Amino acid sequence: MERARPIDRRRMASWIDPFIETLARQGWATTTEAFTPAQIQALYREAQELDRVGAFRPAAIGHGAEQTLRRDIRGDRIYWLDPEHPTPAQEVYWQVVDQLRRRLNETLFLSLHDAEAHLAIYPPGSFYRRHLDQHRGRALRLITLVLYLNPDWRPEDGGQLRIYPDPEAPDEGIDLLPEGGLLVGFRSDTIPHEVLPARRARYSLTGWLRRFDPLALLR
Ligand SMILES: O=C(O)CCC(=O)C(=O)O
Ligand SMILES: [Fe+2]
Repeated sequence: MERARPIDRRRMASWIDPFIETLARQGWATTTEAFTPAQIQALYREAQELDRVGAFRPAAIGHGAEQTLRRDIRGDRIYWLDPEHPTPAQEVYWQVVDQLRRRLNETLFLSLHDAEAHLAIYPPGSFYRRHLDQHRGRALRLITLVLYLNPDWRPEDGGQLRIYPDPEAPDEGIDLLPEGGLLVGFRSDTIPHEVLPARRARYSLTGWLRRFDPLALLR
């Protein structure tokens, strides 16, 4: 019988280069190959459990002292992951994000330094109005990565991610269904996007690849 080979972590996953090529060409890309159904299910269960124990907080808009709660703009609740203390399911997530970060640096000559990520739950009726992910005057976030966790999402469940990738046609949106296992990547600085009202609790894990923050040296 053939023995199972150990996983070679250095081997580049086959989806990464096409994903990066598409991202570079059109500003956004999708793949369903980054995580297995079991890995998605583990993250989904973890989010449900963290929510059950009250770990999620209403998401604010803006940064630092300018943060405010605006349910008319953004209605999700979030839980920031601690990259220093990952659970096994989160460890897999960070490995994929880091592999992607390194490969983006190699192939596009970027200097992506680290990542931040939060789980998000959009309760029925909630949404996130059109916005850019880069905070004003603080251009650290370069690439947004949204990973969806719900099994069996249907078009009638709403909650589509609507991206506006064409600056020539700024109101022409492309809708992506937040089906478990889908990973969407887009430029944080140039791609406006919104989350349409969800009719079912909508689970996701959103990460941002960031440049080095020189202010971190002063802290
Ligand atoms: O969940 C999504 O589809 C996108 C969320 C988003 O735009 C954000 O958290 O900034
Ligand atoms: Fe966003």
